[in-house]
Amino acid sequence: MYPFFHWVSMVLFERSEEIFQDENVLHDDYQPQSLEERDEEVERFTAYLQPVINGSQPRHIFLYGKTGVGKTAVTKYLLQHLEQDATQYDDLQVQSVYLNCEDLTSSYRVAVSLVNDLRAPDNQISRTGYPLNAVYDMLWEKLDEIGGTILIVLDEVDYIGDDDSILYQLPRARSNGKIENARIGIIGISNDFKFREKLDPHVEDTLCERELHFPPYDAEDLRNILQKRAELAFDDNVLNGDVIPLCAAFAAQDKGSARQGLDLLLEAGDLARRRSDQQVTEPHVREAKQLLEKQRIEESMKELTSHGHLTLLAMVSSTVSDPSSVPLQKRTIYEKYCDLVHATDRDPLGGRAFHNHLAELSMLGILDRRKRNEGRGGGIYYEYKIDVSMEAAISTLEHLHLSTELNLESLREDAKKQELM
Ligand SMILES: Nc1ncnc2c1ncn2[C@@H]1O[C@H](COP(=O)(O)OP(=O)(O)OP(=O)(O)O)[C@@H](O)[C@H]1O
Repeated sequence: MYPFFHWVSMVLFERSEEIFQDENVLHDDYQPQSLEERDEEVERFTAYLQPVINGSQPRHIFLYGKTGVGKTAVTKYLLQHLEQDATQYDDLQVQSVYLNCEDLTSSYRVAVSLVNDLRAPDNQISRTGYPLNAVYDMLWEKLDEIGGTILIVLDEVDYIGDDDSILYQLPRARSNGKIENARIGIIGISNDFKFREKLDPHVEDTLCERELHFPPYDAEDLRNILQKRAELAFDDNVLNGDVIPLCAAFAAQDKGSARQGLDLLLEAGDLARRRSDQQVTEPHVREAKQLLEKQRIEESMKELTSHGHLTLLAMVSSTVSDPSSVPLQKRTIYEKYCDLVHATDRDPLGGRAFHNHLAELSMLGILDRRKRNEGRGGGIYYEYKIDVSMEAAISTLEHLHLSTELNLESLREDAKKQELM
């Protein structure tokens, strides 16, 4: 044991100054001062918000598009400007409130959060114990007390689920006589394309009064977005010329998400820093991609049962034993799965339940599933292939308890021999 004075004099943490000038700029919660490649969306969104500046009833706006395509960033950017620009008119009072509904899976929880956000920091109410109508009354009272124009952003609004009365109540609060002094505008944001179809037609009519679709970014868009951030995030001359185009290309190939590109850039820089390298280079990006992919699969695999894990293992084993047979049909994967299940002293699931596991792995983006239609004779069937790197799939399986029951080391060796990793 070290004496105490030795222990305290040991330096464990020191500020590292290499590579990053300010890595926070690459974090998800950083609000960029300028937005690249979204001129058209910004222009339309600005037009939809114009009634606010004119002192009229705000439009209710619905934004949709896949994850990481700038819906939240553009909304926050425009609302910041709107609130600022409104201050030049004495007869205008504009306030916005932002709520992410990910943990707010009912109208009740959304209403409580709104009351608390609007009242903050005082008079907070507890999350349980009030009748819904009482919470709505508190909400109307507070909105009227604030008055003026209040824009309510409900991000990830689809999480509210079926219990969506608040989406009906809020836009109608003024016309139903619940409030007099305030004008409410709702900005709903979602990446669930089916959400709209599930809404009650009355809710859909008002909530989606104006709509804005955000398409995925292509590689060139992403290069520009990443370049702007990198100038603030990294020290001069630290990024090798290939790094941004490669991060942009990887993100564009996958989902076209700026978040994915930024995460890759951050992870690549972090790898270079941890190794005390002077520059961030292409190999750092490739390794960062594998690390992030592995983390993503590990996260999703945690939710699955051991049969889900064995289904992925069956997919990996079948691919490694005969790469030329990929994409694989359910029958081939199922046979391998049954062998593995017996080897681990379990009972195999029936065909239908097994099919559900394949569907779940496809939904998580771990497998790629394609429908084939062979006409009258062949019928319709699915084909599967692994949609993540072999390295990420095998190392995820190695981290699960399966690795002690089955010999995954030889699987890794065989995958290398087949040049799959
Ligand atoms: N056009 C852009 N210019 C600069 N940064 C951008 C742009 N689009 C997205 N970003 C950045 O990418 C990240 C993800 O963007 P954002 O959170 O706005 O995506 P989103 O569409 O709301 O995704 P989700 O639905 O998953 O919340 C953020 O760090 C954001 O600042």
